[in-house]
Amino acid sequence: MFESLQDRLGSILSNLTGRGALSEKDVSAALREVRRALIEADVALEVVRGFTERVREKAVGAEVLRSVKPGQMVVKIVHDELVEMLGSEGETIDLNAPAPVVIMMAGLQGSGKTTTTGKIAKRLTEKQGKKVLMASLDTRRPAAQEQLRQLGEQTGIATLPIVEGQSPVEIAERAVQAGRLGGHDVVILDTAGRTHIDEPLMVEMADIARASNPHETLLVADSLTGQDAVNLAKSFNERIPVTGIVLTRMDGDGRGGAALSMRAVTGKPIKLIGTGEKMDALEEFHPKRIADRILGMGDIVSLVEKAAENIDAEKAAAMAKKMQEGKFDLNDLADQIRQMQKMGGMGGIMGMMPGMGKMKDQMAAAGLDDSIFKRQLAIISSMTPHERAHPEILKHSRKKRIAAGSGTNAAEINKLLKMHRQMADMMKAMKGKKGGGLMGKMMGGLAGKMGMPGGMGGMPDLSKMSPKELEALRKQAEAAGLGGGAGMPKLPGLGGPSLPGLGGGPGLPGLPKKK
Ligand SMILES: Nc1nc2c(ncn2[C@@H]2O[C@H](COP(=O)(O)OP(=O)(O)OP(=O)(O)O)[C@@H](O)[C@H]2O)c(=O)[nH]1
Repeated sequence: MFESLQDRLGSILSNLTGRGALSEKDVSAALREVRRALIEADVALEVVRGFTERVREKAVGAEVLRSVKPGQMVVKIVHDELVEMLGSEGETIDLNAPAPVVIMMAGLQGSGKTTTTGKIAKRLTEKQGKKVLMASLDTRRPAAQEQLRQLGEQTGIATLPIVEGQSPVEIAERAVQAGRLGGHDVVILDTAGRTHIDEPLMVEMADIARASNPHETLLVADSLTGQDAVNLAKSFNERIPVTGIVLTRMDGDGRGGAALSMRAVTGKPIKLIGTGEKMDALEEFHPKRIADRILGMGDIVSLVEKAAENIDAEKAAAMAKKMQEGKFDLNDLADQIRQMQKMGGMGGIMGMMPGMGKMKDQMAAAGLDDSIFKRQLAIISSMTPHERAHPEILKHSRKKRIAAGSGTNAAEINKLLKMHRQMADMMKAMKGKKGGGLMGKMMGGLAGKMGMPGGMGGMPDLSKMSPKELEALRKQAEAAGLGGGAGMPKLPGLGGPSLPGLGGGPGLPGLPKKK
């Protein structure tokens, strides 16, 4: 799988990495090739389009890290987008429900449903010590139930005794009951396949799902069928609550399009992949590993990651200097917010601070989550470079345009601008003051201790702050839209001033020096 894509992408991108400076034209030309390669690999057109667009956006806007060639940046961006497209790491069968947990298998005839049923049962038995019962609901093909019975014998896993004349729904109900009485942890229902999707099949699936209430409904799709597999998954997903996808025959020489588009088109995770006919040829799906394999440029990716870490540290120093000069525009604010996101958002940062766990819960309860950062970044990136550098020119009509561009509203934009103004004012006030009073304290090097790239400005020690300082911090948090919300206690000094600065790196604006 992926061999041809691997070759194509490899040569397109290594052409790029070989060069010195990289123009937008170079990037566009390379992306045209990437696009062609993905289409040839049978990746869904809509997915290809979105993919290359996102890569272009990031590549053109990316600041090239020193010590890294522009082309290497592009490799890293393509890699990250591939991972994103493939889905999140660690998706696997979820058994977190009262026993017996029902897993319903669905898919076309010959997709590998029965084989996969056996593989999953064996895996859950051997790796997780589960007691599993398998049942075939295929009443159309006489040999189907017998096939599963034999598979059970071969693997030593229990199968539901065959009773002639029962309907699929009756078998499903009997299986769940037998699972309960027999003390099974898991019951796997292998439903009947068809050569194609038709209405009776969908009705049958829905009926079985209603009768057995599956915790997982896994769609088995043959990865060799490429886009057909993806379309199939889409149709199934519209009718029955699919929770995950198993792609079989990943050991074959397919072009990989199904694997690459499945997540993006269906929104459902690929939970497992079949990699052979043998009963243990079943693997978890690791997006990062697959992306590494497709690109085959792991060394460049890690090189860029390293460089990005260094640059974070440099940025921190540059930001500190800017602050000391009293300069702080919306680009700087965006940097702050990104830094904050990198550190795991509010949750990540508060989790690191002793005693903040509770506040994290309270914030979650008040509906304050990291989406605020995404919206703030969307606002800033909908501005022109000139607007970012000179936010004071933002009047009604510009705000209207930005709101439309970022999917936000004028009130949110005003809030962001107010927050920025307060931060900038504070920096101006600090100008010239050596050490920056409180800021000096805040900038203490927690970064090193935590191994955070880019210097997470040390958090202020709340217990040593005067009431005035605490009040100032609280106001900042409020201005950032993070204080005083429903159910939010007026907690002193929610971390750094203005949440994007919450411990957020160098740009912690600091507070006026205590008199
Ligand atoms: N190479 C390879 N072969 C597979 C894989 N999964 C299943 N097969 C083979 O595909 C064939 C069909 O598999 P089945 O499990 O019988 O398919 P099914 O979907 O249950 O088919 P019906 O019972 O007819 O609906 C068998 O020969 C399997 O050995 C896989 O991941 N790789």
